[in-house]
Amino acid sequence: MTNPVAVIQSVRLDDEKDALILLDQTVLPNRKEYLELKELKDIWDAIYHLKVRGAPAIGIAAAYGVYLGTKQSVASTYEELLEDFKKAKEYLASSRPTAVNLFWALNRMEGRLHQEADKSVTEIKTALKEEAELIRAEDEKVCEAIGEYALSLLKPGMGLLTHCNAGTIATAKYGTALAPIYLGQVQGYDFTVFADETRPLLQGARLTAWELKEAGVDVTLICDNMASIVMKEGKVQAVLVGCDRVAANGDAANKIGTSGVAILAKHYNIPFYVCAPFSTVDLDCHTGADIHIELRPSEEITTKWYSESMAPEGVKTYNPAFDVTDHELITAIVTENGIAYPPFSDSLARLSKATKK
Ligand SMILES: CSC[C@@H](O)[C@@H](O)C(=O)COP(=O)(O)O
Repeated sequence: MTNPVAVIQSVRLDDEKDALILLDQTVLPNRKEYLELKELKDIWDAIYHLKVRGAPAIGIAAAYGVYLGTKQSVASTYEELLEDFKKAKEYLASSRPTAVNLFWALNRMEGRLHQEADKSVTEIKTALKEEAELIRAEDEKVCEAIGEYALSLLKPGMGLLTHCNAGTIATAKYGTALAPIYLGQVQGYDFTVFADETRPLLQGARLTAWELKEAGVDVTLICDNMASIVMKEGKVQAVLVGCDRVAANGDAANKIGTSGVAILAKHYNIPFYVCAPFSTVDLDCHTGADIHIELRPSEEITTKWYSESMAPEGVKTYNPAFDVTDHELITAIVTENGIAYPPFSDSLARLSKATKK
């Protein structure tokens, strides 16, 4: 058994080959294939088609992507290079709208570019590479810190439920919602974990159940509509989920279905924890109503997993990829800077000041 936390890097740069190396998350768990992407168009496609997915991993991929796009530029002045950088940045920013980490990472890369304005084009390119590597390395530390804080909320032997995949492959390492599970496993916490399959793209079944099983965690796969019964049967003592964007008031956008799980958790009096790095907190979004929810193609619901269509041809579909969990349903938001409790507008603002970068 190989522990994926120890060995898997879902996003990395191969600078010698001028390539972004991605673990293709669309073919897991049946195949472990790595993609070598050199063109911005291919990186955009990989983000859009969820070959790389999970808010922090998307941010890291975009940082490497905008570096590679700028590296290819033949610009000889800062101004020309900035123009090429901006084109690449704008293009990658159009790939997916909800996870703020994508925009956070691209803006951070632009900030570094501006800082290096008085340097040569070659030096600026090197600085962009450094910044992208830093974003990846920091995410690993951030996820470990989230894992430690979240673990302090849990007790050995607990039953946990998670939705979608906020694991090691969705980040640089450890994951967000799965980080305390991995850290707890090393310390003998013996958690039992229920993974919602997470329709329509099955991140829970294909990715979370796979990662946890590979790591030797006691994981049970359930369909999304079984969360209520396992809660009612007393099998779940805490819910842990990741997040794509947290608004200033604590409303949190995550994979479609998350808000339903939060409503169930409230009904059964089970704590509901959102685990997110500060790169996912968007204080410019006042409430969840300001968060842009991605709509995805019908085929993901009607045909994707079937040999023939499971819906009448031409039926209307509605396929929002995320929903917003109301802050009133959230027990705490666990960040790398500490645990935010309600009222979140105060606690998030206070903890955000501890962010170094
Ligand atoms: C640590 S990743 C947290 C979130 O990004 C995750 O829970 C999620 O909703 C991902 O959605 P996806 O559409 O698979 O990118």
